[in-house]
Amino acid sequence: MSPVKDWRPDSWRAHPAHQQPIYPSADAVLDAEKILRAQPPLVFAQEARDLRRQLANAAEGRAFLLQGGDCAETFADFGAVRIKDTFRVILQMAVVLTFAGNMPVVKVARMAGQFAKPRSSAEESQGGISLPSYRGDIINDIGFNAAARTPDPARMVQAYHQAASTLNLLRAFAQGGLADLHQVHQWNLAFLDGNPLRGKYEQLAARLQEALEFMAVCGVNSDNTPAIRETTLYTSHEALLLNYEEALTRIDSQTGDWYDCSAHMLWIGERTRQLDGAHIEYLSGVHNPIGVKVGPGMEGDDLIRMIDKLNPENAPGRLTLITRMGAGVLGDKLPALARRVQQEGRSVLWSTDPMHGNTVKASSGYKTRNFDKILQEIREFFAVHAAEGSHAGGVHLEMTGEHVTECTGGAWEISDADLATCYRTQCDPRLNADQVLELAFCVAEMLREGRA
Ligand SMILES: O=C[C@H](O)[C@H](O)COP(=O)(O)O
Ligand SMILES: C=C(OP(=O)(O)O)C(=O)O
Repeated sequence: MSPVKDWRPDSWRAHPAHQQPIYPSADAVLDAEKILRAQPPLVFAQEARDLRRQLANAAEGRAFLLQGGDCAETFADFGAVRIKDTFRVILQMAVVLTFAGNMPVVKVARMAGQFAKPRSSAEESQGGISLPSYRGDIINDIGFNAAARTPDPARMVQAYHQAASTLNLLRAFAQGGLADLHQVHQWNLAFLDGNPLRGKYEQLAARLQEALEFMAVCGVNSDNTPAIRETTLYTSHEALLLNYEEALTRIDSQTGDWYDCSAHMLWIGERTRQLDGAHIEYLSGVHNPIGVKVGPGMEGDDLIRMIDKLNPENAPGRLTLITRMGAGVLGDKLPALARRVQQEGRSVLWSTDPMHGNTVKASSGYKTRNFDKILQEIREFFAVHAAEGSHAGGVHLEMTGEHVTECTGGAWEISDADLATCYRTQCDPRLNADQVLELAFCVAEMLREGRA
């Protein structure tokens, strides 16, 4: 990718920037940015290039992208157990998908930086009082009082340190034995009790066990084969808070190119993808692989213009389009977009976020999403790409390794009334450990059918 003319890490400042906090003190913002600029990068540019190469394979149907993690990381819920649980379930899902799809799965976590949230409304009202909405711990606090909701730029520095510690642990888990295939496939199959698909799931688990035993007999084991013992888990988050992203933008000494060193992959949200907006401007100049959310309002001409702005050289692996339209809507809207992108010869990786178009308010008052709707949107995504001859290349999930009750349905049939049992998210509902593993088995079936 050649340098974008006139682009600088701060050139976004001349463009309209949506969903940004209004900080009370400009000096405090400058102080926080100065501290961040002096910190080491969180990722290395070569890693981002490696990820781009792997995403290029996924765009061409030779790999599958699994991207998932928290809706929003928080300062209060920061801890090794949480990180480990989510790491483990991502790996378990990846094993299921790799085995069924017979292709590499590129693992990208929504972790180590997923702190900022765009909101539908700038204000929240409770009991006749209106305050600024909670926008994620990197910006303000969820407590409903004026002090908590006032954006504080020092939070960017705290988020950076939490991201650094999270990434450090993820790297240790990935290289230090926790990713060993022999461990990973000891998944918790409790969710299968009473599940009509139980037979299929057990078959897959048994075949994987056999494959590992066969390899062991042939002398291929964790001691002599790093691919069995280790893995690579990349990081990603929504590049929403541009002060933070700009302060972590660095020139790569090997290539002279700019990289956003806050994560390997960054994406632009549905609410901030205006063509002349600050977020598109910022991400057009960094060389990381990037994603853009594509909602039901996207038109073909706008999509092509956006692709050309973000990936003018049409390089495979640079751009992932993450559709998030809703079950029943995606099946109608996606065919025209997929066809248009193909006709125009643009190289993109198509991934599906089946979460954000399926959010509803439960009768109990909680924001939730239903497992069957999530699954339906994924099925529609696979069906459209099969019909159009393009590749259904990935899934993007809000999920956790914890046993929360935030999304309804799944094998345990979580109901509206159950949501209160363990509803911990600070923004949107996540699939829990059982639900995502069950979902992985369903997606594995779709991959296997595609292969057949
Ligand atoms: O995660 C995405 C958005 O931040 C979230 O869906 C917005 O939620 P809201 O509609 O409650 O603001
Ligand atoms: C805000 C998000 O999604 P979207 O931009 O698709 O609403 C998100 O993925 O956290």
